Amino acid sequence: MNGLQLQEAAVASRLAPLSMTWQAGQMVHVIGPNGAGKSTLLHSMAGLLPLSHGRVLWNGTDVDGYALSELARQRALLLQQPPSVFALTAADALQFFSSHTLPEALLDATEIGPFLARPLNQLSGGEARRVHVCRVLLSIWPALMAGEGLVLLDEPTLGLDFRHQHLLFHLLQWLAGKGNLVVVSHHDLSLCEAYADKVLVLRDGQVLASGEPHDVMSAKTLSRAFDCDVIAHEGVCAHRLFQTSLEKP
Ligand SMILES: Nc1ncnc2c1ncn2[C@@H]1O[C@H](COP(=O)(O)OP(=O)(O)OP(=O)(O)O)[C@@H](O)[C@H]1O
Repeated sequence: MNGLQLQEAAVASRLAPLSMTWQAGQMVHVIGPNGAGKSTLLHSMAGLLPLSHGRVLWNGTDVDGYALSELARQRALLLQQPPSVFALTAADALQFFSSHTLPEALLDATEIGPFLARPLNQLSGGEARRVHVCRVLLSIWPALMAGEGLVLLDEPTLGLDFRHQHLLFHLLQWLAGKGNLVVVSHHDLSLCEAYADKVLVLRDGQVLASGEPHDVMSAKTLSRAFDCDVIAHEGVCAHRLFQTSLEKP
């Protein structure tokens, strides 16, 4: 099977045994309150955090059975706290981590062109975040264009304004349409409704709900997940993109 399979995958005291299958070619959104286990799950799927129990399989093979160089070719991981890259310019930071040429689609979606020549540590939080998102996607770009990539992004929208959230998620949707599997954690329910193929809701290291957005995104489930009174109502200030240069998936 092409995709990711979790078989009773657990991380002691942080993530209860979790079984799930996600086919390649879709975008999965992982949501849940602080401390729910979203980062733990993404790190485990990346092979960065050892499981205490169970298995994570990527295209039928245990993630920890892959050569690191092979994983590096196929798997992109954005950490919630990206590595410090001192005073490198944004352009040099991209080259520091990848030898691939920056493609138009990535440049258009992140709009980092205007500050490529500036030191990364002098950019705003959202600008720097866009460079880091670009960096991790660039690192596996050939695999993404071949539809062989596994994209794991932990809160890529941190600090991003509406426009850049939409540009990013539109790009991720396009990449999923090419056959890649995209798993992304965040805290914005409207992004789930607009872009998710599947939604996983975690709470206290356990799965609260999982499946299609229209099944999972109920006020009842979300109220339980976040201990808040979630109310679905019309007339909220929804936001979407005017246009994008990316072709439709
Ligand atoms: N390095 C660590 N060692 C031990 N426990 C940890 C470690 N990192 C996180 N935890 C704990 O594991 C649980 C899950 O944390 P995790 O970072 O996966 O949550 P999260 O859903 O990503 O939260 P957030 O929305 O705040 O980013 C939390 O209880 C957290 O305190």
